[in-house]
Amino acid sequence: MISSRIHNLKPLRWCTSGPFRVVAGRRHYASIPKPPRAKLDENVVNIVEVGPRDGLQNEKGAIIPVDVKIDLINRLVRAGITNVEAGSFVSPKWVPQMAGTAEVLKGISRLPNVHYAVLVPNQKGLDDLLALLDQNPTSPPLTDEVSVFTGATDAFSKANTNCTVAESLDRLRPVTRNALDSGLRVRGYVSVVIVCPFSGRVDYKRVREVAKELIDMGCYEVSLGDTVGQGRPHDIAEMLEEVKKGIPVSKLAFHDTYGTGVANIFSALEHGVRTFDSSVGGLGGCPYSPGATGNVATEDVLYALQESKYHISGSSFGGGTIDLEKISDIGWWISERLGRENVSRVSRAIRARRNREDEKRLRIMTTGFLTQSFVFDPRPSYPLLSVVKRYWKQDSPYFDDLDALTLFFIHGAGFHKEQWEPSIDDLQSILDRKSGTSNVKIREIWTMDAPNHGDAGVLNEHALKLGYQHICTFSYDASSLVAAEELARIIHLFLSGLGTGVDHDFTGHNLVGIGHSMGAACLTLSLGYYPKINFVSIILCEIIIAPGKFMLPLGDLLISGTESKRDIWASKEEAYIFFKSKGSRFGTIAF
Ligand SMILES: CC(C)(COP(=O)([O-])OP(=O)([O-])OC[C@H]1O[C@@H](n2cnc3c(N)ncnc32)[C@H](O)[C@@H]1OP(=O)([O-])[O-])[C@@H](O)C(=O)NCCC(=O)NCCSC(=O)C[C@@](C)(O)CC(=O)[O-]
Repeated sequence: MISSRIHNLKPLRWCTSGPFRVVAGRRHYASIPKPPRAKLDENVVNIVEVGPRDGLQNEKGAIIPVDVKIDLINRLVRAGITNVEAGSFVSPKWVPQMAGTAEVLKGISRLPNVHYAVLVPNQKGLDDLLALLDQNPTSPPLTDEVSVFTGATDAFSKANTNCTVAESLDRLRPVTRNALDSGLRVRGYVSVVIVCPFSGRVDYKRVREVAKELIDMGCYEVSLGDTVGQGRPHDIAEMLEEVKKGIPVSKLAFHDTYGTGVANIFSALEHGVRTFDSSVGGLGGCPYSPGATGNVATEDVLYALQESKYHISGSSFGGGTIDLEKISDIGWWISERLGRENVSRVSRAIRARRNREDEKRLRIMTTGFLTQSFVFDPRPSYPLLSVVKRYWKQDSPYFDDLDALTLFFIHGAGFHKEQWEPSIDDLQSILDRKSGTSNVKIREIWTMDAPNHGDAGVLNEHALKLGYQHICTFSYDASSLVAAEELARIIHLFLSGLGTGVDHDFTGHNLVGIGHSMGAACLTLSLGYYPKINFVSIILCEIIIAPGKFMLPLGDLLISGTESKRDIWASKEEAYIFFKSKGSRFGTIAF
């Protein structure tokens, strides 16, 4: 049975080193932990994310800035990736996109237990890396792993590294030895294991021999690359049957030119392979194989293995695995950043699903409001901008109706103007249901962002950092009043028709102000400024809005506190006396 033979495959061992020490004048950079002695879970699958190296090296056009590469790697690691190819120490004349790998290594936010591998094609590449490590003795080290590479055919090897396979192996032997002596772990690559773009079908015996050479040199594992992406599951099976006669197969890399990348991975899983190279968004290609698309997309691999007997290993950032949704976001981000197509089928499906969900959310606005957002600029009366949004119905019979109401909503601390959309929707649905029996007529609705919330927070980001950090927040001390005055001022300026950006005159509107929490306090305070805003009514909401989990410990207490508060008085005068007796400025201003 295939499975019993597969499970007899011996897992490859790392080349380990002891703690940091100096050997023959050269430092050991990595204090590489020994692999756990516990029995390996045969269903754990490892992903090596090769997008930042194998993916980006093939990008045509402008050189990708170092900070984009750093950002890409940091994002990937924060999605749970624990093995990432960070770059190459190659000649920029040969692979221009890999220029700046030293800066990339220095710039990434290195996390423990993550391997940031770099490719070295020759001794010069390794020397450059070792010099960098010498100059930057960090903990954890800038990297603890290098990759060396060759091909299964002379034609490919000559095109890629200007030498035959045998010559390249001769070149890599001392490189690998030196890297191991310096405490780095070394991984090997064999390219074109199925089809060579120059010499056609590949002899799998040759793949076995070359892979064995790399293992004998000291590589802890060898990645077998279907570089051209023409392999099919049965090709992979045949190749593996041959290769594993000589070495334990541990790792495979697939390109996805014919769309068989994921199927090939399943074929390899059947043969006991548990580590796969993949690339976010399917980044990559093969310069020597016209039409070859990139690596198999990480998203596609993650999706295919979800809910299977296999478990993808990842860091705590991905919840112990690799977070597919985050990887998909990164795939879109980098594809859009590079102006390239995102070739991950799964990412496209995820985007389509999200679009459907968004549409559904929008359709919840069944009440059919048109909306428009405006940047409200109150300068010079007030230094920060706000963003306001208008909701109206195209066919509303109430535009010129003097009895109709204009609702003005202002949100609480930590929210934004869109907080109100479900409430607006519910309100309109109720009115629609009561059509003919309700005398409530809505002319239009406005919502507003506090200057440090929502869209306005983005617009004011710079100014906020220069000294407005503490505005429009909620606290229980006197500073909350000062903070609230800020929002009160901008509400007042907007509704008074001051400032620019919104060509709308609220004079003659029957304004109803609705404020939640901090917004309720600010709305109340806005009544204290001149000229007076003539609200026909204000509605102050103190309801708690929070996710259920958060509500558990405090929810009942807060709700019962709110419910027990007095909110009805026989007259305005009585209410005024009540608030004055409590020393409440919020309350007294309202009257
Ligand atoms: C290997 C060489 C250098 C031989 O190329 P060569 O021309 O025979 O080498 P050379 O020793 O005569 O050097 C030529 C020039 O390059 C410089 N040089 C030499 N080495 C370096 C270095 N490390 N870093 C920086 N500079 C270097 C060297 O100093 C010299 O500079 P010059 O005197 O002309 O100013 C060349 O062929 C080369 O760099 N090839 C790049 C191959 C490469 O990176 N390919 C992509 C990675 S492999 C891959 O993607 C496949 C894989 C791994 O993903 C698996 C799969 O999917 O198939």
